[in-house]
Amino acid sequence: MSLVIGLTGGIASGKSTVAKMFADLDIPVIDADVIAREVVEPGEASYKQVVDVFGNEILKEDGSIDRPKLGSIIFSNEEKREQLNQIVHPAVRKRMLKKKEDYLSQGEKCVVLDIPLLFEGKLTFLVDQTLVVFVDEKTQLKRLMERNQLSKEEATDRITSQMPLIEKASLADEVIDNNQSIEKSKKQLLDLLKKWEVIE
Ligand SMILES: CC(C)(COP(=O)(O)OP(=O)(O)OC[C@H]1O[C@@H](n2cnc3c(N)ncnc32)[C@H](O)[C@@H]1O)[C@@H](O)C(=O)NCCC(=O)NCCS
Ligand SMILES: Nc1ncnc2c1ncn2[C@@H]1O[C@H](COP(=O)(O)OP(=O)(O)OP(=O)(O)O)[C@@H](O)[C@H]1O
Repeated sequence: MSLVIGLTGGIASGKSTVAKMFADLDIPVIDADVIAREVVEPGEASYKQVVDVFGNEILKEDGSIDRPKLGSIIFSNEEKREQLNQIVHPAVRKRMLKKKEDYLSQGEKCVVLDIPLLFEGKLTFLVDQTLVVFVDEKTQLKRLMERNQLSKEEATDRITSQMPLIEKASLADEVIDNNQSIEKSKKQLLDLLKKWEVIE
């Protein structure tokens, strides 16, 4: 029996922090953000489509995509965001599915898919259990502004471009409350893994 866990949350809610805890336990993690970066590297099919839609002005001198620039366009404009999603998401989905199958066929008993837009992208069919990393709105805004050096307005744009975190928590099979210390979140994760019989 294998278990595929869909790890999600809001922007800066602590997904990567929890993903690292899984990795430290030698449980493989497939990160949608990393794959979303790979599929728009120069030479990839999605790269050309993104440039066709958004123009050369989103490129850096070396021809690669200027991510902060593209971010400033899509996080403040729903229509543009939808256009980018329609190009990038199918490519990400395909590559994640392949990686998941690879791990399972290598005999891994537990695999984590770290997908920020698991619910928005209707991707729950890829996983057996959904796990949301939750923080309250105030903590989310503070951590996002600090980590990405964003103004309150920029950070709010990014937060509101996703489904409200409280709604994700209500849809999830399990929730980790990451408002407190990292140690406390780790304890919640270990308890869950025991419940799922992934560890003893
Ligand atoms: C706009 C881009 C270029 C900005 O790149 P940047 O390196 O600054 O940010 P990064 O990719 O690390 O994303 C940071 C976080 O933003 C959030 N986010 C990213 N894209 C989106 C989106 N389309 N809608 C809502 N939230 C998003 C996620 O929580 C993600 O973890 C990039 O996020 C992107 O290509 N987005 C489209 C693909 C996508 O949806 N990725 C998310 C997972 S598949
Ligand atoms: N329990 C915690 N206490 C204090 N700081 C924390 C805690 N958990 C995470 N952080 C910090 O908050 C920020 C966001 O965490 P993290 O990068 O794990 O979020 P994320 O959900 O992966 O974000 P994104 O969606 O943008 O990829 C980071 O700077 C991280 O170090």
